[in-house]
Amino acid sequence: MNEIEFLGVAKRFPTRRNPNPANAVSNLSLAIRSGEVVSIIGPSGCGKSTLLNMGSGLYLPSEGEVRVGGKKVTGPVRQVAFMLQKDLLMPWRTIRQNVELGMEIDGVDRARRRQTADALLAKCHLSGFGDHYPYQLSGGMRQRAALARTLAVDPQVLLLDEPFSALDAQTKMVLQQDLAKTLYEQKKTALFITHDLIEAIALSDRVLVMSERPGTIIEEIVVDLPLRDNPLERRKLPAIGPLQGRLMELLKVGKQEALH
Ligand SMILES: Nc1ncnc2c1ncn2[C@@H]1O[C@H](COP(=O)(O)OP(=O)(O)OP(=O)(O)O)[C@@H](O)[C@H]1O
Repeated sequence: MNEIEFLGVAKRFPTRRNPNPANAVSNLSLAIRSGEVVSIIGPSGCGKSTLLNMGSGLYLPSEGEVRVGGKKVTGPVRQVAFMLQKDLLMPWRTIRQNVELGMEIDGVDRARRRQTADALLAKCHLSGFGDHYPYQLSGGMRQRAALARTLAVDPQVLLLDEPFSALDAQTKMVLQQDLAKTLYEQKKTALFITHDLIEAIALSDRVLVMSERPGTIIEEIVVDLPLRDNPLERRKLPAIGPLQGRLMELLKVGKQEALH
């Protein structure tokens, strides 16, 4: 079953001064099956975040439609959760209270909220930090807490917009490992934006390449490699090199046209 679908989607941002602007995203179709992890890479400004915003229902497409679980998206979708580069933790709430936020909004009772939050904090290697405030944690730990908060509402689809790009290389690899294991074990569907080509290959079943604005998908690379639940080991496979080379070619890395 397709968990999330974009059908002939276009997006533009009209203003009063410019009611007919050019498309930011154009003629984009994409279907992600249940349990699949798909990465999107593309030049800056090609519309990747716009695409995720349409997936969550925060933006509605100007043309075409988005479906989640087979249903047309007409506004924010409960089964879809977002995780961004900024952790967006509320500084006045403890880590546990941050993780509980979505469940609180959903009316989950206090005892169950606490149980779920503590189990997720343990899973994200944050046991013992539930009563700390965000400022008391490192950047990597805050991103772990943000991941726990994203998972707490048990979403069907995770939309991840460069969630690790602000972290140092080693912290990033450890967090990728935790995320990959969780996605695999819980059979979550995920759409992942990154500028890091190896990250895309290490974490995904497919990597989609977008063109420059107006963004559309120009290539699909199937990552036909084992170990999707273990990116630390997948990174070591010799087949990673040629896949990265292919993505570099498609993105024209090092070519004059790619320099803005
Ligand atoms: N709310 C908005 N109003 C007007 N224009 C917007 C809005 N959101 C995005 N855009 C425009 O749409 C285009 C695509 O932006 P978007 O942020 O989706 O690109 P991106 O591929 O995620 O970029 P980056 O890789 O730099 O994060 C840009 O030209 C941007 O200015």
